[in-house]
Amino acid sequence: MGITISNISKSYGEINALSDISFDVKPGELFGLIGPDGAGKTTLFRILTTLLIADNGQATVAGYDVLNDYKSIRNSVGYMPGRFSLYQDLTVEENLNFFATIFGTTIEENYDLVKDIYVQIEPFKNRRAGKLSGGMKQKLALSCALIHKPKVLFLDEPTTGVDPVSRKEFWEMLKRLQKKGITILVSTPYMDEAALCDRIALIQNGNILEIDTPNAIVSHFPKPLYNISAHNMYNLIESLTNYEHTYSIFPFGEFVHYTDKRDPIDKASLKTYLEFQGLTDIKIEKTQPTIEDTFMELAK
Ligand SMILES: Nc1ncnc2c1ncn2[C@@H]1O[C@H](COP(=O)(O)OP(=O)(O)OP(=O)(O)O)[C@@H](O)[C@H]1O
Repeated sequence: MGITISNISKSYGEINALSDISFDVKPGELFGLIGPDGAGKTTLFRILTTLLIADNGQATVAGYDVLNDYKSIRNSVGYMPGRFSLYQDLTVEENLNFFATIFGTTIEENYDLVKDIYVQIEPFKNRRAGKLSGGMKQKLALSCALIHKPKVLFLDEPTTGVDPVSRKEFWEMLKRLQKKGITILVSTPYMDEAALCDRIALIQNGNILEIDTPNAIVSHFPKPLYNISAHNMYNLIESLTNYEHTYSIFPFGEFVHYTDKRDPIDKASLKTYLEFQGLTDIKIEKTQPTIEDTFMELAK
C-alpha cells in the first residue's frame, strides 16, 4: 500500500514545476519530501491525491492508478494541504463531523485512530476553527485527514508556522501513526525534520537531487566540513568569500560552515588570513555535515 511515481512531469506554461520525477514510497514508510518554496512539492501532492493531472508519467497510490482509479484513491488517502483547509466558521467538533460525514463514517467509528491527537483539542471543541492557535489548527487538520482511516497520508508542510514544541509533538504523532501501518508522505522546508524520516527525497526546481536515508545522504557530503566563528559574523563571511582557497561557505547559526579547496586544509594559514582581515576570537573546528549542508552542496 505504498506509492509509485514514474517519470512524472508537470508544467504551468513556461514553468517546469516537475521534471521527470521517479521514486517509490514503500508500504508503511515515513517518507519526507524536502525542498524550498517553489520546489514542486505541492504540485506532486496534488497529482498524487488526484486533484491535478500530470502532463506525463504514471503514479499509483495504495495500488490504485491516479488517473483510472481516482475515486478509489480519494477514499483511501488522507490529505492535509499546506494552507489551512478547514472551515473557519465551523467549530472544532463540527469540522471533524463534517469530514467524517463526507466519507460516510462517524467520529465514534474511527475515534481510536484520532484519539491521541483529538484529546488535545477536545477541550476547545466548541471553539471556531478560525480562532485556534497554529498548533491546534494543525492537530484539527490532521484529525480531519485521518477520520476516514486512510491507508496513505499526505501532509504538505504540516509544521510551517507552528511553534517548536508543537512541531516536536506533531512528529511524535506521525511516528505513532506509522506504527499503525499508515504510509506517510510528508513535505517540509525544515531540514531538521528530514532526519526524522525513514527516507527522504531532496527536491529543487522540480528535480530530485537525491533519495536515500538521512544518514546515507549526510555521509555523501564530499569534503571535510569546518565550523568557523569570529567576533564579527558579517566580516567573517565577507573575508571567507574573498579567500582564494574557499570551496564553499554557508552561514549556520553562530558559525560559518566552511569547506576548503585544499586537501588537507591549512588551518594555520586560514587563521592568519582571517586575523589579517581584522578578525579576532577566531575558532576553526571540524564538524559533522547536516542534511542542510548536503542540500546546499547538491543544489549548487
Ligand atoms: N497554478 C499555477 N500556475 C502557475 N505556476 C504555478 C502554479 N502552481 C505552482 N506554480 C509554480 O510551480 C512551481 C512549483 O510550485 P509548488 O507550489 O508545487 O512548489 P512547493 O515546493 O510546494 O512550494 P510552496 O511551498 O511555495 O508551495 C513554482 O515555481 C510555482 O510558482
